[in-house]
Amino acid sequence: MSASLTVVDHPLVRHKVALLRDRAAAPATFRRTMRELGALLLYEATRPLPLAETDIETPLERGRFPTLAEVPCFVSILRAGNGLIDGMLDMLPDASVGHIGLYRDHETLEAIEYYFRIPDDIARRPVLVADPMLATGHSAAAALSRLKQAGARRISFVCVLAAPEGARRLAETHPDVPVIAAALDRGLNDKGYILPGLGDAGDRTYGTL
Ligand SMILES: O=P(O)(O)OC[C@H]1O[C@H](OP(=O)(O)OP(=O)(O)O)[C@H](O)[C@@H]1O
Ligand SMILES: O=c1cc[nH]c(=O)[nH]1
Ligand SMILES: [Mg+2]
Repeated sequence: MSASLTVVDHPLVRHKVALLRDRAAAPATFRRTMRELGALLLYEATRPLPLAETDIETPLERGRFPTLAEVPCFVSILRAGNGLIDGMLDMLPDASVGHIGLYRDHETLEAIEYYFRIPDDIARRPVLVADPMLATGHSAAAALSRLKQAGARRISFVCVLAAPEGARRLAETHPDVPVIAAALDRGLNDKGYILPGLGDAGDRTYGTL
């Protein structure tokens, strides 16, 4: 697998992923857990970000303390990416957010784009792309190509479940993009669903099953 794939091996993350997998989880539980995972995965995804010393006055004295040197830009792959972005925004509410609308053609499994709106200054910011599911990798690879065309340079990809097929595709097509996943699953079924997986993340988030 790609050297740039990080599978977050933390008991709390593993616990939350197991809750998402449960077919009995209602959309409200699913959304809340996805949001929590957005915050937990952001913790790992922001590890390489540079810090800058900032003047801060505590109640007792002045000092210089490290804060993030740049506020990142988040990019949601619609629809399901929004579930993770909510938790990422809980942690970094000043981040700007771009949206890329993509859905999978159910026959070819190719990604079809229907929306693209990103902040103008994307080239100057670290970019964190969020989509809970990395299955064949077509959607993620297409989103990353579009963002690079638009000038994005320092990009990471955050997902909940990665299939080996998707992780391989990203390592081949975008070897410069680190991938942070909460779990690496076994593979894909003949319809391109991740196994053991959690089902269709967009449908489970928004109750459109
Ligand atoms: O790696 P891939 O094989 O491309 O599959 C992953 C994509 O499939 C899901 O989106 P979907 O197409 O179901 O759209 P939705 O979020 O609107 O339901 C998921 O959220 C990813 O975007
Ligand atoms: O298992 C999968 C694969 C792609 N998209 C999903 O939402 N789930
Ligand atoms: Mg879907």
